[in-house]
Amino acid sequence: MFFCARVTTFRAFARRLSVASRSLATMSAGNVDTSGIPIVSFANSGSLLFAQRRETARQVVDGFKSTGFVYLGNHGISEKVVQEAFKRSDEFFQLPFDKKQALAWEDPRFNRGYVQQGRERVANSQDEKEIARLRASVPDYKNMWPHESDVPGFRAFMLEFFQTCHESHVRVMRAVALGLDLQENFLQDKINAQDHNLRLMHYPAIKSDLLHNDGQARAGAHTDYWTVTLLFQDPARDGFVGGLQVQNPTTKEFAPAPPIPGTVIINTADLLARWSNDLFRSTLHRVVAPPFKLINEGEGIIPKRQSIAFFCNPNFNAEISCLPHCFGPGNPMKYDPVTTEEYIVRRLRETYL
Ligand SMILES: O=C(O)CCC(=O)C(=O)O
Ligand SMILES: [Fe+2]
Repeated sequence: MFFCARVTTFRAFARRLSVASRSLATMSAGNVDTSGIPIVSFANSGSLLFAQRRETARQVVDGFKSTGFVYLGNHGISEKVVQEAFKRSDEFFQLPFDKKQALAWEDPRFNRGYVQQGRERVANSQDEKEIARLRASVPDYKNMWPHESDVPGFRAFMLEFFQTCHESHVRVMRAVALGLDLQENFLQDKINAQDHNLRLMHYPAIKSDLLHNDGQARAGAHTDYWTVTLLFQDPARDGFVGGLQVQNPTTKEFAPAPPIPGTVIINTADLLARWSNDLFRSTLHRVVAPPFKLINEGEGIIPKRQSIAFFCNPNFNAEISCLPHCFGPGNPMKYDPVTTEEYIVRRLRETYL
């Protein structure tokens, strides 16, 4: 489990502990401008009709190729469950600092725990081989959970939520395979170990002038490291919306990707881009102040924000080498094979102090 307080996060390293076009029954973009990010309904992703599954898969793959982002509706995780996840996440972040700090993120081998504000994005110098050696010598990964009495039901709920997100991710990866004209289960044996991270994020309320100063962002521009991220954003409430912005690959400008009820944002990350020989984009995104007119200007305070990200990894021991149909004459393989673990540990090592 991974908690982050940029953000404060808690990452549940729950490693086993842990279309039909736009006819969307349970979601609506209304007047929301999605800045070119396609909205895809997953309603037909499990259809008995191959043609329907393939059409859905193509829409997902088109989104990953063009913007690296899609809003996915009918994704199989109920709104009630998502709301409960936000509520329980909030309960965790209400805990006194020392209870959270007792769960502090320790090292990239485990990649879970509480990350207090300011700790992220600072390089350190741990040795990669040493990390791999230590990891191999630790048979069972240490689990980090708050005391049951501090947040009753938190652990059981998050474990179940993790499982639900894993299952949605499997459906997305089936669509990826099918959208590349591969067998739907082509990736199955590389994505079934549940080596993912569930990350709960809490962006504290902040004085608006601080967040509007140049260079100040709630989360600086970055790409994600793994295959895909499932991102749930705090829905608009109390005159406050989102703050997530996604870079337009053509103009390079950042544009808002506001929450749309009933959808989850799915974005392609670096390892899937690499796996696909850069057919899929891993797009820069960041979190900034929400649109100013929506803030309580009287008090000059930007309210807190929550988000929940499910970072999906292939199995840690899986070899990631260029997928079929992603290379060919005139399009050579760009990257050497790498295991998920080598790749992810290296990236995380560069991220945290
Ligand atoms: O909080 C958000 O909406 C985005 C967070 C994010 O991009 C990340 O944690 O990688
Ligand atoms: Fe991200």
